[in-house]
Amino acid sequence: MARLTPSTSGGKSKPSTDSAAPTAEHRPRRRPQMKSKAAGKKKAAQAAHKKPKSGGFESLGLCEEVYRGVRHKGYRVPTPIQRKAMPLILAGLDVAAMARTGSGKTAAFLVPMLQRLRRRDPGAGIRALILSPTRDLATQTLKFTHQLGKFTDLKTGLIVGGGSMDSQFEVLADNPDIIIATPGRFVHILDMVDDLLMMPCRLDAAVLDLVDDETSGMQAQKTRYHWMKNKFVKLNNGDRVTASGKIKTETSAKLKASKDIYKKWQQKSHRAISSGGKDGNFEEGGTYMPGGYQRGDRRHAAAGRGRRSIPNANVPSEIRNPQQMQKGRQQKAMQNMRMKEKSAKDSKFPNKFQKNRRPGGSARDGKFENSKFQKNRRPEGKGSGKGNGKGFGKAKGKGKPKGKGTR
Ligand SMILES: Nc1ncnc2c1ncn2[C@@H]1O[C@H](COP(=O)(O)OP(=O)(O)OP(=O)(O)O)[C@@H](O)[C@H]1O
Repeated sequence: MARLTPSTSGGKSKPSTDSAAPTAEHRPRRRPQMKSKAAGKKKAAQAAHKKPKSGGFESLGLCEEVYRGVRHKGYRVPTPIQRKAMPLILAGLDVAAMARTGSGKTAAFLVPMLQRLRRRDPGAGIRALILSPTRDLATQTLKFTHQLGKFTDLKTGLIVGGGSMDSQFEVLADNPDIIIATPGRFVHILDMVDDLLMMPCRLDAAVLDLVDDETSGMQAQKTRYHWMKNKFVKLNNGDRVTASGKIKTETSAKLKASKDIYKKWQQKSHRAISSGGKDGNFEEGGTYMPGGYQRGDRRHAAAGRGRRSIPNANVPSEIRNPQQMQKGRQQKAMQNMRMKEKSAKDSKFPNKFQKNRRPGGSARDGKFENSKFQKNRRPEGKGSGKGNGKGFGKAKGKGKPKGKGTR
């Protein structure tokens, strides 16, 4: 007879027979609560000692304020260009980062820049300068800087065309840590105020954002003014998209442009290319090689290996392309079939190689006595009637059998 028993798990009742009903002894015992607490503690301890995921924001060693800003912005995992560029900028190297639009280049230079500046230092003057090709972009970068630097006390000033000059002088007089500017207005202000160049200044980072933007006049400004008439920072990098990193003051910070790489980038704009500064070298795939390539590396690069940014670069082509793989298989199968047909034909009509065959055939020496070919073989001597019976019995006189066995 079926009866309802209260379920131990969900509180729902379910029908069960008398015999199947769990008694007190057979009911599974719940784990003691102490044990689960201990397990929880153990898990927490494990999590605390867990190694930060390599390639994540955690592994960059960001300070609390900057890391909180990154989390607050909603970034959990760095984009590829960020993963490549951030450690290099943090290490103080000059970097040219090239990646398609919307790939996160802004944060790629902002996060390490904020990390390097960290705290407000009004006595140090401008420590970071970001030049953007357009007003809109400058405003957008300012917004990002405020969001990512929300938990830092760094001060950022905006100097763009169209704004009141007086208010922009005030911005500069306030000694902001970061200046975001459009090149035209910035140079104009520098021209007007000579002693601005005498301001205390320990520029740690300079960013040319979207420096390849021909329409915005970014290149023209740069060529004309050489960035503050060589007094401040001289940059010579007409072929860059975004340059970031530590720029040494005065003329020592020449970032050499690599025309070849730029051409490559133009052709394959989806690829990220980053570089080191004057001591470094470009390598497709964004790997910085301090001091340039080693001999082996160059060979490696020439062979087309080690390009980590190229998807599936190290995967055999047939695996990459299943259609190609299938086609290859079909071709192979066809070839095998043709070979089989040919060999079957040849066994009927001995070809020129039969000339060298031993009289009596290989079957004579018993080697292939039981082979499948032997099954259909005619008894010796009952061949075409033309030969002496020592050759291939199946020749049947069709064609002209050659070889010793048929003579
Ligand atoms: N790590 C990340 N995780 C999630 N979103 C991100 C990350 N990095 C950037 N983003 C978002 O991706 C969008 C595009 O980023 P961003 O504007 O920096 O790209 P960009 O490469 O600088 O583009 P452009 O070349 O047009 O200036 C933004 O909304 C940004 O907040």
